Amino acid sequence: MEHYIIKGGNPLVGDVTIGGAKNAALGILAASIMTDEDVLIDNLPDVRDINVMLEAIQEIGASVRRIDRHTVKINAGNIREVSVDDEYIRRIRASYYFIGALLGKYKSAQVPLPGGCNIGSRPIDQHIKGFRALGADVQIEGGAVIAHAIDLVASHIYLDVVSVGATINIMMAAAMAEGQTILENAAKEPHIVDVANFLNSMGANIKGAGTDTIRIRGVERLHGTEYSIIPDQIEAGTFMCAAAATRGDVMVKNVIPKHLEAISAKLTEIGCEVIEFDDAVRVVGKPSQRHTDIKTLPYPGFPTDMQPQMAVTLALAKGTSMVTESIFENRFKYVDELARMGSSIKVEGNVAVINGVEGFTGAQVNAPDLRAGAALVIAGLAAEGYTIVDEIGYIQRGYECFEEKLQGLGAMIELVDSEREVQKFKLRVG
Ligand SMILES: CC(=O)N[C@H]1[C@@H](OP(=O)(O)OP(=O)(O)OC[C@H]2O[C@@H](n3ccc(=O)[nH]c3=O)[C@H](O)[C@@H]2O)O[C@H](CO)[C@@H](O)[C@@H]1O
Ligand SMILES: C=C(OP(=O)(O)O)C(=O)O
Repeated sequence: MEHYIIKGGNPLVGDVTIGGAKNAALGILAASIMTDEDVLIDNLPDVRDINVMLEAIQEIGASVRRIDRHTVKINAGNIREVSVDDEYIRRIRASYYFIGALLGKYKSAQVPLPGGCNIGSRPIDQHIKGFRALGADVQIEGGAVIAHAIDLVASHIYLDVVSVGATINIMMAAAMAEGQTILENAAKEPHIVDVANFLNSMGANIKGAGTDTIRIRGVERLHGTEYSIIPDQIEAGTFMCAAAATRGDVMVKNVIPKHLEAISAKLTEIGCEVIEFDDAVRVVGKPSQRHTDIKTLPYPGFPTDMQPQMAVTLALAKGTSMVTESIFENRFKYVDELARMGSSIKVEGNVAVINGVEGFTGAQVNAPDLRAGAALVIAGLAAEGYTIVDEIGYIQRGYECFEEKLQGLGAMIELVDSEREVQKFKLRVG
């Protein structure tokens, strides 16, 4: 089990380069099995969830060749089965993208249900509604989604809730259905546009991704492609908050500033300086940062994946901030951990009332999930003294070389790979 040991209290300063977007890559990897030809994917983040998806693609018979750390060549011409399952794939939410991809290409799929996860339940009723509207028979049996169709036929589908997963999944299945599907009340996240662009580069005919109405004219076959994944909006936002919380000065490079607008706007509101360049954003933290309110919403609203990192930043700002989580019911698990470091936060239902404090003091804390874990690292970097973050496997699901990138900004953070190392460290510092 790995842990981070952090000596906090110094501002982060310097440049950091952002990698490819995990949440776009997960959809794109699933979609890559929809052609028999070679697909070359570049700017793929080297993180745990992506590696689980790549292993699952290999398991069903596709070939996966790593060209370098961030580039893979996939050929799914020899897929043996339309059933995806292993103990790892069951643990990641994005496994459900195989339903849309396999159903679109092979008109048949069997994939384990993603089930609940640490941040809340992950229902897929809207995905199923979409597949059924396209003519598939979909059943849940033995914890798996089993979908079959003789032919997929285009449909007019209205999503009852704005869902990123359902939008991507329906887009994939409809890309190979007969006729034009109209998907209304679609989600508009940058990763949806990226998956649509990827499918279009394979010969799909998808228009309107990034708006709430997507038109998908089905095609008979998709061909090979070469594609580079967009930069990760959430990794970028995490470093922006780390700069703000430590009162640092960080140039976050290789980003699409438009995707960061909600985050930049909130950091500006609390008094940070945020300067946008063509493909970079510089965040300069200020001693006098103040409160603001946040409500997580589908894009272009404030992203739920940035809620914990921003909450930590607000917990170190003057005044009272209200943070409303409207997407996932269980995304405040870091609050009890942060209390050990001296924060003052009260959770009532889906609202966290944050009373800003002057500073945190280091403590041993447990990462309860991916973004909450990243938020606790930010807290440790801003705190006086030493912080130990346990369960960092969650953080590694979505951040590549997190500690190395932070070290590049002057952070004193070290990864240790056993409880014994943690005990040794504790004895050393007393
Ligand atoms: C809208 C939103 O912010 N989506 C986030 C969500 O995507 P993800 O695709 O996981 O979740 P959805 O966008 O599908 O879910 C949005 C909301 O709709 C509900 N829902 C979803 C599908 C369904 O069939 N039925 C249903 O009721 C969910 O419970 C949730 O409250 O988590 C990802 C990882 O944290 C983020 O990158 C996405 O930005
Ligand atoms: C929770 C996240 O990922 P996933 O939806 O894949 O679990 C995330 O990216 O913040």
